Amino acid sequence: WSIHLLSKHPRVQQKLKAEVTGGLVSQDLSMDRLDSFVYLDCVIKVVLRFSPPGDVVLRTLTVDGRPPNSGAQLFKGDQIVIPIHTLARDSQHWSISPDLFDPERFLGKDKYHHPYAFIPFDGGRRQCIGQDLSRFELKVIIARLIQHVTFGDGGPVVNAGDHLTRLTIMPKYVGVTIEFN
Ligand code: HEM
Repeated sequence: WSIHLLSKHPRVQQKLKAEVTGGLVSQDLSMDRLDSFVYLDCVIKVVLRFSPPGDVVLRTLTVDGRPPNSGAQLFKGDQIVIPIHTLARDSQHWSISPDLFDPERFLGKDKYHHPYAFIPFDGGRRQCIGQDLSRFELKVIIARLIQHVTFGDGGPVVNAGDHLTRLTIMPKYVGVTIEFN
């Protein structure tokens, strides 16, 4: 998803490249240097907001209850769908249009977004146990890739995006050009 979305947003990719190369000859990826990649953190967030690999999670109620301010009565045994993707794209939870792929939102107007508007790893007790590892892996992999290559949009047909629903939500059509630099 990162490769597809960066190929569609060259401004973001160039800004990210400037951060991860930093005009330095050294391509060192020490922990300190990785920590300094604030824009990359925002890019990872916007990719996970746009295309969360898990689009919904389910919960089964263990007691009857009424969600606050909803008027709905729920019963023990009911299954609840938590719509991760829909929450991340619902304009009532975001200051800037949620359809914009803009990493900067996480440093600016949407820095203090509603905590449950953006839950790619779910929330609460059963949230993803691998989330720190995943964020770290994404950071290393994307930084390394963008230090060395530029992804270009392969065109509206081969790089159409769309998605396949499997165990996770996968990109369907990804076709990019790769320029080594
Ligand atoms: C981008 C990568 C990942 C995403 C988006 C993701 C997302 C999620 C989500 C949404 C859940 C909650 C499922 C639920 O509430 O029913 C979950 C649970 C879980 N994830 Fe991940 N995950 C990722 C990577 C990983 C990795 C790398 C590991 C292991 C190293 C991992 C291990 C787990 C485990 C064990 C649970 C179950 C936790 C529990 O039920 O207590 N995940 N993940």
